[in-house]
Amino acid sequence: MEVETTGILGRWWRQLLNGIFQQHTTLWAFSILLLVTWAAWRVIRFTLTPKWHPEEPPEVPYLIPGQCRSAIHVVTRQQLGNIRTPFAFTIIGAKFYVISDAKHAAEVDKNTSTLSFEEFVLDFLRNTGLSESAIQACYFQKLANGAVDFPNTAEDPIGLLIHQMHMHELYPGEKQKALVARFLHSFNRDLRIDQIRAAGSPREDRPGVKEVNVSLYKWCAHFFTRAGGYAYFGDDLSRIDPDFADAFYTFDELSWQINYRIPEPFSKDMRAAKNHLHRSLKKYIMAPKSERSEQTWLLQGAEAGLRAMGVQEDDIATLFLTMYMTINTNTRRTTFWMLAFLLHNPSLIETIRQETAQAFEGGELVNHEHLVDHSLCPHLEAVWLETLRLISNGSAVRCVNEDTVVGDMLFRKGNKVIIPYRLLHMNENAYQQDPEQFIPNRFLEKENRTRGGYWRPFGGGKTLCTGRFVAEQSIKACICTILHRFDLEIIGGAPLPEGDVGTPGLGIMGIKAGEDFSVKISERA
Ligand code: HEM
Repeated sequence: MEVETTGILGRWWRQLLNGIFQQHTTLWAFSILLLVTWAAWRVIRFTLTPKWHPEEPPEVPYLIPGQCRSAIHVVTRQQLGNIRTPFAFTIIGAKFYVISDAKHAAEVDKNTSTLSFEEFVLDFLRNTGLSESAIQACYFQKLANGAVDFPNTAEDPIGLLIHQMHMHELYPGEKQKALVARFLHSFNRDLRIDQIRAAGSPREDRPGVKEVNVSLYKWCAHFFTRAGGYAYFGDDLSRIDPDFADAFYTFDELSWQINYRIPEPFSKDMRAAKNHLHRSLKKYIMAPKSERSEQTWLLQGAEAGLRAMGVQEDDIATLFLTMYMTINTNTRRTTFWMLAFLLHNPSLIETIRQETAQAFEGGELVNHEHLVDHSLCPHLEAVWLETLRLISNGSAVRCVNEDTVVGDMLFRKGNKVIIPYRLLHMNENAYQQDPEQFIPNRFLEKENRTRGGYWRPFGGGKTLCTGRFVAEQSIKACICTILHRFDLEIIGGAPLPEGDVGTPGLGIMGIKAGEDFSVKISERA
């Protein structure tokens, strides 16, 4: 075969290719064979198989592992339109059925007999560093009733009991009130210009000048993580390690590397920060009880139960680190995004100040329940709902343990089901007007918080977020405290940051590198 090309470069190529193919006819034949095989495989797998098995979700071609969630979104929109039937894709040999309809998501939520999630929890804990003996003690061995200050007549393992205890603390009641009060105490303490100055870069350091510049994303991480830490550990943990909240930020931004098992040479920063946090938590756990009397009821009970099961301090520290992530990651990011959207829609700031004014006296929050009363603060509520809709990037995952029908499609045993929240949140039937845009009014017009099951930033079914009430109360409280105490101004006209849709996470997306922006904060007269 002769290869035809023109020009100097063309002649050079021609000589090279002719040389290769004349001398390597076998290579040429092999390349064609490979191409034909690949084309045949593609036609059989993605065109013929769906025709032969119409009862199973059609598989979409998907070749880029890694950027999984954004790819799901793009693939769906470009190749299938605004579809609602489940479809499938395969990554590294594992087949996933993707749910894009709220009705099917509700079916998955309800099905606890043939669909399960426990494997993913255990995988996450193993990847985070929990030892095999601790996994056994926490999830496969009975805990005697009476070992902790919580009824356990079924003798559930301590891992399950911690989940129930956490729910008991986070659901409405006296324990929840005490927890929320701690968040409020921490915000009240840290949201002062002098405290912010310590965390940001001072604009004017002259006495009497009450303003400071901060990088918004980092600042929100700083004060929110301190509040989450204080709510659970009191001041004891930050006394042991004053840098804990800031080390957590470094770790948390890279913590997706844990689940993707990124090898050590490429995840050194994450590992160093994780080791720092682990050492501090271990030191905390080993300190005498008298030096850590401020911990919550949950942490006391969890530690007592874990020790009763012989779980070692290293593993208790790992478990406490996962709790710290659960409390802080999604909340600090949501706080940032809510403020960022408000700063880019300044008319809403005044509206929210007005409807929340009764909850404040001279910049002090005196009635935080006012803020979560949706009828008194409809705009605050609409901004909360719309922000979460736009920034949610998590997915629910389940294993198919037996052949299962969802909708009218057959999900085969051994595969996995995934419900990417973003896919539901961008559904054009549920959110007709520009689903990609920030339009909080869409939630004012229709009195239906979940939009027929399409709004689910907190997941659903058995893994529905148990912290959603505390999250709403604490985030609305800190946002409104900021708005009542300070005026905020974007420095240099920075645009709304781009969300990091491609980096996998467990809930709320972060921002792309270099997208943080500076804000001038000044005390209101
Ligand atoms: C805006 C803030 C938050 C968001 C968006 C959020 C979202 C989520 C999501 C998506 C899940 C997993 C659902 C699934 O796998 O289907 C989850 C689970 C959980 N969240 Fe949250 N969360 C937030 C705040 C919090 C807070 C503040 C706490 C505790 C103080 C908390 C405690 C939990 C717990 C304990 C679980 C595990 C539930 C389980 O699998 O048993 N969350 N959250």
